[in-house]
Amino acid sequence: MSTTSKIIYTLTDEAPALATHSLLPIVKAFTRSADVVVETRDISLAGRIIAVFPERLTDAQKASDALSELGQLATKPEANIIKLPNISASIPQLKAAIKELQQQGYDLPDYPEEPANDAERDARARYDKVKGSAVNPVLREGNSDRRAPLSVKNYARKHPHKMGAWSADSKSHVSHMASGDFYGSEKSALVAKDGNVKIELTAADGSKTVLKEKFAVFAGDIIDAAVLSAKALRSFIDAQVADAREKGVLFSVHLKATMMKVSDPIIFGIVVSVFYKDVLAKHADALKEVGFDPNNGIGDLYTKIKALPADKQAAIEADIQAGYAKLPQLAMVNSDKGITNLHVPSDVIVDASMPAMIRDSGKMWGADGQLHDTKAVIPDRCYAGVYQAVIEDCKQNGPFNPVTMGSVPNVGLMAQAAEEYGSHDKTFQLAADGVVRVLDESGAVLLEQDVEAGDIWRMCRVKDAPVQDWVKLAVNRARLSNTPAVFWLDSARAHDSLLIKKVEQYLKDHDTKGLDLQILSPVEATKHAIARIRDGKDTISVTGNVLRDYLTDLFPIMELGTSAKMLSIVPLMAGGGLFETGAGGSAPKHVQQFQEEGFLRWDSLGEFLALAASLEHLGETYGNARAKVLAKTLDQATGKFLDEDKSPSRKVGGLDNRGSHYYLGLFWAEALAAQSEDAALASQFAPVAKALRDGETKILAELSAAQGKPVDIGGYYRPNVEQAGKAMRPSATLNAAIDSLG
Ligand SMILES: NC(=O)C1=CN([C@@H]2O[C@H](COP(=O)(O)OP(=O)(O)OC[C@H]3O[C@@H](n4cnc5c(N)ncnc54)[C@H](OP(=O)(O)O)[C@@H]3O)[C@@H](O)[C@H]2O)C=CC1
Ligand SMILES: O=C(O)CCC(=O)C(=O)O
Ligand SMILES: [Mg+2]
Repeated sequence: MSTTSKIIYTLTDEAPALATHSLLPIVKAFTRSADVVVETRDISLAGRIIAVFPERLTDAQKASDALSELGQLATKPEANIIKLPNISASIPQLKAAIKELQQQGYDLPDYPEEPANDAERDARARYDKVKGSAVNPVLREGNSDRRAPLSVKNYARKHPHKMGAWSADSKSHVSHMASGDFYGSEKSALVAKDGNVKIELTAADGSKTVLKEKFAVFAGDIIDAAVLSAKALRSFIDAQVADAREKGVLFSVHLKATMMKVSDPIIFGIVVSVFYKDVLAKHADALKEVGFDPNNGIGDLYTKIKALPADKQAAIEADIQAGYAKLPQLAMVNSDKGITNLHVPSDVIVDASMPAMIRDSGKMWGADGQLHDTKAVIPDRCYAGVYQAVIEDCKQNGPFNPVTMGSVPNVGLMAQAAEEYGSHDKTFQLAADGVVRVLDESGAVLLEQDVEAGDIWRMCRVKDAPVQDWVKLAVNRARLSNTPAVFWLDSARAHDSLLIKKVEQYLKDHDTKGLDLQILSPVEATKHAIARIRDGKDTISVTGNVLRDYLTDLFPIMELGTSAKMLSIVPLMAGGGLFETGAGGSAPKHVQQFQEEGFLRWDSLGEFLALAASLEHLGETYGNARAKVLAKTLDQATGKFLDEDKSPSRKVGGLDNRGSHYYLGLFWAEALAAQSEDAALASQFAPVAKALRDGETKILAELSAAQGKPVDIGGYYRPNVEQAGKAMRPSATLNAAIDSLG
């Protein structure tokens, strides 16, 4: 069998990983019959941790570094990877995963918070490789094409999700800094020739510190440097805390501590330290002694103070509670459990959290378990204005109507660690006042910035080839879908103005006759797109990497209720395909529900769409006719699945993820049995289709008998394969029908 008929299906974390236990056997059985091999690779958080400590583990425990392998594969034309969402771990998540693995017998070191010797520094460096958004940037060797397929859009029109009402006097709003942020300080340069740059801090006393010895750049790269002033951020947050209290709205902060794994935890830490400044000052010595780190959230305080004597612990907790009397109410992540917006840096992630707030009438949950108007703090100005523009529109015109609204698909510049999302290895918190310079090999200064101790300085880069590919993708999508496209670029930003020049240049490489293409600033582009969706019209957003991320949750959540229903394709620049599933995350809440009630509400529609696109790619690229038949019939099955509304419901008693997979399998088998392009396939699937159809009542009964009670899957970050497999495949009748495919 040729390697070209191979699909790599990734094993990830949380809800999508659980769903895989049920879906993958169906996928493997169906594709096996058509000469397509599906292999798996474990890129879960636990798997990635295990892969970096081989020398500490037994042979049975060792695992290869699947992520690096797939990163290599993504640069080759034969790549065909289905990538499910995975955890981008914050430090609290990383520590929890390490602890679980240790309990399972893996001899892993603790996460060294303050490495004191070489061994600890080495362990820390390995863990830091695993931390944050460590998977997506490695695999994304292409730009991003995310959209709602017509069948999905039609489904949403037929079954509109609930949208919270908006009132004109809503007090909800976005707050951002007016100066001292990345936006205000950005400088940008076009690299003239290949070489290396050095990043260096020259302190006020003249001493030099090399921040990064060597970073390879290439002719045509756009590089930027920007700095966020810690002092300015502190006084901004101080003012916002007071303002939220005065206006009587909840206080919340929305960051991307996962993908921006160096800068945003620091920003989060500053918010935590300003919000809780009184209690933190009063107990400074004790908190220092136990190693509380505000960058890990106030949740870290509650964990760390357990090491203190009971009376001291109680005194700190009492002071926190007493402090709330003078503070605004905090938005909650889980009001039942007392988890606030400031507990864990990765609990509230801006791409998903802001659309959820907008969908819920601009409100978030308060400690009282009720929805309230909210101040959403998004410190940096680069993209905050987009959300404020949406909020203003909703105040004026009410919520969006999923039945009539148009769509905003996205073409995103993402390849090769583009822009901010590739900046973490070039992001530093400065130890001293001075100047940070980016120097080329001749010592010439490419970029420079004044900084103060505590400031966050970062350098971003986008390469030229990805920009060309992105412009081409935008033109292709505009042409193929006959839809106007807007480049969301802000000529007031140094980076964007260089990018605008490239866009103007590379558009000339394409036939753009008759296409409606324009360039607008993010805020203007938001207003433009919104006015059109309210008229039922579609507009392609062509954006940089961050807006790609934000908009592919924002618009889908308005249009479809969730970004899980998106088609998310990454045409790899080397010719292969990366098929991401949905546009959202790994839905930790869903796992909790599964463990408590035996009900998994994860919707695998994103996986169905990705699989069809992946099979189609195999068919097209390698002339694999059977793969094409599989793709076409899977599309038909997905269409019927939507038509008959077989998506999982939210509560015990309804169809859950497992039941939805049964229907997908049934409809797919029926479509294969009914097609006439490949008679052998049709006759192979006819008995399976019959068994699945005849067994409907029995299968549904077996599936529903498994609901409504707690489930033990033997682990959260590394569930036991047998236990999870059993829990996710509780219908013997369904299993027998699938397994009959051999
Ligand atoms: N591509 C990737 O690998 C991504 C990974 N992440 C990671 O995911 C984790 C959680 O991130 P978070 O920002 O909370 O985002 P999530 O998308 O995981 O969660 C937000 C909510 O989206 C809904 N949701 C998402 N996917 C589905 C689905 N397939 N079926 C049904 N509902 C769905 C659920 O909403 P409801 O409660 O309304 O049902 C869920 O509670 C983090 O560890 C983060 O790093 C995040 C984004 C992308
Ligand atoms: O990699 C991550 O942490 C999240 C990715 C993400 O949110 C996206 O690409 O939409
Ligand atoms: Mg996202």
